[in-house]
Parts: sequence; structure tokens; C-alpha cells
Amino acid sequence: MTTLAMDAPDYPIAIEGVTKSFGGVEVLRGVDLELRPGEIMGLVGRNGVGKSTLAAVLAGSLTADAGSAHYAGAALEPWQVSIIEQQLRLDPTLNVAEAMFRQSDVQHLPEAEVMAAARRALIEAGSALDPEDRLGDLQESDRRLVEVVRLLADPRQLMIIDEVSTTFNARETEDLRFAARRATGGHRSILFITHRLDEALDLCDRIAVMRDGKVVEVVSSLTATTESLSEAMFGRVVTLRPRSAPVSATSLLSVTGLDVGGEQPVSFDLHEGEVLGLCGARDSGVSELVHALTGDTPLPVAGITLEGEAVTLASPWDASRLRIGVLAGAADRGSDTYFARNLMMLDDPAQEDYDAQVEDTAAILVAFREADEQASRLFNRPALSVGQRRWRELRELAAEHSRMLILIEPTRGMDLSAREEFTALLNEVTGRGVGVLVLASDESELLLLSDRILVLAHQQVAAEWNPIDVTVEQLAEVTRGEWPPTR
Ligand SMILES: Nc1ncnc2c1ncn2[C@@H]1O[C@H](COP(=O)(O)OP(=O)(O)OP(=O)(O)O)[C@@H](O)[C@H]1O
Repeated sequence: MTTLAMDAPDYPIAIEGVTKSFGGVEVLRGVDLELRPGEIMGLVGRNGVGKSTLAAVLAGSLTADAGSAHYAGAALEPWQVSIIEQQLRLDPTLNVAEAMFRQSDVQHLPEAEVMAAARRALIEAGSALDPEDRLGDLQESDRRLVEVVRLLADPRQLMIIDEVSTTFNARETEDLRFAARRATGGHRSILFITHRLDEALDLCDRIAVMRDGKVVEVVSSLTATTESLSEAMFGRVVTLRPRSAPVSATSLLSVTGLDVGGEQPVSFDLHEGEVLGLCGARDSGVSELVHALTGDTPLPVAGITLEGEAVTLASPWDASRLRIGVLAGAADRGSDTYFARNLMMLDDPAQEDYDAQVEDTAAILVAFREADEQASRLFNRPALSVGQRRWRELRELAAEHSRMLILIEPTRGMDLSAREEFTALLNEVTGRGVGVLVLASDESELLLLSDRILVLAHQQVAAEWNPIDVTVEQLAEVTRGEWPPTR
């Protein structure tokens, strides 16, 4: 299917006058943009401005109402474009090799050759994944890395990376930077969509800013700053400030001797009104800790108390009964189920009815969403973008009567202005005494959001840090598995 333009001379990709409406609402209003050969072009703009819509038009999954994209004197064809979509919809039964070559001629080779090609690509990208690993068994960040390796293994003239790094930590972001630069080969182009402005400045050569359905500015990442970008996106400089909310000394949740797999079981307290950030490498036990507290994967524990009362957290039903609200990390897996659990928190269903009721509520939520999308088409109004949907879910979660919240990658997909609103929402919630556990891969985000940071390494607590005393780089050493230096 693919004939790659490997030997093509260096031509730019010219996008001219692209418009696209949904119903009567014009989302893209004449996008002009030129991508130079070998260039990584950032694309930033507020939630719902039309970044993913432009990506879909370029990749051929949507048809523009007007305008075009050209390469080397001809229309840019969908086979010349590959895309990592914001919402991965990959079949979880595929293995890494199948996912990697699903759009490539390589998939038609004998299986042993496919596996060997996948293994080579993974090694080249510095990834420890096995080509035979099933996607369904991987963490979300690893599934996204498989997509990044796919770009490297099967490069196209234009490669679009749509919000792939929202759940990446420092090491994964470095891997992405390395892979993206290699994938251009000095003459192919990348369109890199992100809400992490510091990352755009770091990774991209130039950055295009979208506003009101158009590209309003293209700036060099050498001269732009996060302030100048936010000014161009929102018409004002948005600055996120660290939390300075007072935290009570009263313990809300007390966990003693939770066995997440290390030599020393984990013990910690979460205070009333506190945001406790969790920091660790992927295999540090952080994820196990969180999923033990959501009741999804219970682990042996000496004791848990909530507001001084001994409690059991052996199932999602227990978490729901104790009014522990959860915001799921992945937008593409299980988030409807968590949302359903949050909505049912006050219904207090009997244990034997719980799973069935969660399933029914989740099905209703899916139906509502589909109806909402239908209504958008019927009444000529745009549906919600990914970031907009995430924000709505968070607001509803905050309005619930939770005693405690577990937020996994809470601001993924949100633009800077929405993140600013999110910090205000967090202050409001913690002001009511709600305790919040936050798991965020972006170290700078974790630093901004937390009152205190619990550091895990080798499946046990390695430190407890005050965000005032640590830097993003120190947290990055932790997530890279480089801290503590020796056991
Ligand atoms: N298939 C569709 N039908 C109706 N409306 C749509 C469709 N696809 C996108 N939209 C709407 O078009 C607008 C632009 O959406 P798009 O996803 O392109 O924005 P975005 O800039 O990528 O946003 P975000 O940063 O939140 O991902 C949004 O209001 C979105 O809901």
C-alpha cells in the first residue's frame, strides 16, 4: 500500500485555505500553513479550536469543505500521511508488532520477519517492549510509545502526532523527542499537536498558533516563550501558580502496611484538604498503590482508616461506599465505568447489585454521549472536543459528595486556561476538606498541583518531599528510575 517518498527531493508541504464545518458551525476557517522538509512544526491552540479536525483532514479521515494540502506539486495523499491520534482506538488483542505495522506492507511478510522487523525497530527506538506483548496488557504510556515506534519504523512524508505525550514522563518525552527527530530523516515533516507549551518549545523547530479556526501566527521556538504562546492563544498570558492552600493536620486517610511488592510495605497519611502527589518510575509501585485504593486491584494491607474509622477497601463497591471518587487516566479505557461509579456514590447500592448497576449506568453514559453527538449534528452545533469532555467530567466529579478524590492524569487534554480553572476547582474542593491523591506523569504538573509529594521507588516509599524544596529535574530523576541512586 505504501511507497515511501524516501528519495524525494526536499519540498515543503503547503496547506492552503482549509475550511471545515460541522453542521452550520465553521470550525476551520481557512487554515494556511507551510511545513518545511525535515521540520517539526508544533500546533497549539485552545480546546476545541480545531487542531484535531485539521489533523483528520490532512490524514484523509475527514474531507475539507474547501482548501487543499500539496506536496511536490501534487495533492498530498492520505498514504503519504501517518497519524497518532489523540484518542487511541487500538484493538487490545493486537500484539505490539501487529499494531506497529498495521498500515504497512511489512504486515504481509512471514510472521518471523514481521517479529524481527518489530524487534529491530523497538531496539532502535530504545524501547524494552517485546513485539509479542499484547496491547491490552500494556500501560497506556507504553501503548502510545508503540505508536511512536510505528512512526520510526514506517515514516511518511507528513507525520501527525496528536497529543501523544499527555501521559508521558520525562524519560518517555525524551524517547519521543529522539524518535521524532529520527523519523523526519531531515526531509520529512512532523505536525506536533500539544497543550504542553514547554514541550512544544523544546521539541519543535517552529510553532503554529491556532485561534478562531485559523493559524494566526507561526513562531520560531528559539524566540517564543510559554508566555508569548499563551498570549497568542488566549489573548492573555496564563500563568499557573503553585498551590498555596492551607492544609489541616488532621488525617483523612491513613494507610498502614500496604504491600505493593517491595521489601517495606507502604504507609502514609493523606490529610484533610491536602493534595498528595504520587511520584515514581513506571515500575515503582505507584500504579499498584492507586489501583489498590480505587478498589480495582486490592492488595494485602495491615490497616486503612478513613476519618479515624477502620475501613475495608477490597472492591470498587467499598471505594464507592466510602465516597472515594476517581478520575480515570485513560480517556479510552474504563473512564465511563469510573464516571458511573462516581455518579452512583450517593445511591449506596447493595454489594450484589453494584457491578450490574455500574455497567447499566456506564451504558447510559455512552448512550447519552452518542445522543449528544447526534444532537450536535441535528442542531448544527459542534460536539465537545476531548479536552472539553474531560473538563466536564472533572466538574461533575468535584460536585459529587466525595470525601476523597483519586485523580489520575487529571489535566490530560486540557489547554492552559482550562488547567488554570482546574487549579481553582481543586482549591474549592480541598477547601471543603476533601483529600486528593494525584498521579500525574508530567513532573512540572505534579509539582504545581501538590502540597506534598510521596516518592516511591522499588515498590516502597523512598521519600516524602515538600514541593517547595524540589525541582522538576529531581522529580524527573525519580520517574526515570535514577533516584535514589543505589538501593
Ligand atoms: N465529527 C464531528 N462532529 C461534530 N463536531 C465535531 C466533530 N469533530 C470535531 N467537532 C467539533 O469541532 C470543534 C473542534 O474540535 P477539535 O477536536 O478539532 O478541537 P481541538 O483543537 O483538537 O480540541 P482539543 O484541544 O480539546 O483536543 C469542537 O467543538 C469539536 O467538538
